[in-house]
Amino acid sequence: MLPLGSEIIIATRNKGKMKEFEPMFLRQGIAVRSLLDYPDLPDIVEDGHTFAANALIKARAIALKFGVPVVADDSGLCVDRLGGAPGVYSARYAGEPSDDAANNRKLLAELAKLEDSSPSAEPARLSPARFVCAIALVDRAGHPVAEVEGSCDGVIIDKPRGEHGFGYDPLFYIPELGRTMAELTVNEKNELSHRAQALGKLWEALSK
Ligand SMILES: O=c1nc[nH]c2c1ncn2[C@H]1C[C@H](O)[C@@H](COP(=O)(O)OP(=O)(O)OP(=O)(O)O)O1
Ligand SMILES: [Mg+2]
Repeated sequence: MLPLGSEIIIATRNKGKMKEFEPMFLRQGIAVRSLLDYPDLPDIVEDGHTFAANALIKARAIALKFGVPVVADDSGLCVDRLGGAPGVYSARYAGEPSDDAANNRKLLAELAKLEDSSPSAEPARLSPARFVCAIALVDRAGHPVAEVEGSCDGVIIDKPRGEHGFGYDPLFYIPELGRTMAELTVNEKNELSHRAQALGKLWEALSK
């Protein structure tokens, strides 16, 4: 049994993340709530310089508010050819409020700009990229219990494909599967995603 108790909050307002987290926590016998259950809470300022720092900021803020253990996920897309961008700015790449479709358009526009400026570069649709997910678990006092990170490699294609998932999933193609993240069901995504990798490491850390 994991040392989490029955009351745990995931410090996210992202419905896509929750759709993935819920079954993975339920499989461990843990029912979770999220910030979607508390619509009146003010936004948390995510001003860390790393995914790990932002995950801890979100987890701590909510633990201090509710006095229960909290898990937070800070994640994003890192594209080699863009120097790791959008990285920790993934959610607000095209400005605020966060807009998945606008972020995807901006990603393609930035890659197209690169292609124009160096015609010898490989086509943008083959840009190697990585999804990264940092997860922080803090106790009811906001102290870190575990901090883990997972990643998943793919390439960016030039047209969105698929209807599942969220965020950059329609542009994130996994050559080994011949599909984008958005062409995977939630269960399939949960077998290999950065989020699933990070959560696997969390279970491992907690079982020691
Ligand atoms: O599996 C993923 N599939 C596609 N896109 C993804 C994924 N994982 C993160 N992403 C993108 C979406 C968002 O642009 C940013 C996360 O930003 P991030 O601040 O961690 O989440 P968020 O603001 O949407 O919700 P919250 O902070 O309430 O958890 O990276
Ligand atoms: Mg956020």
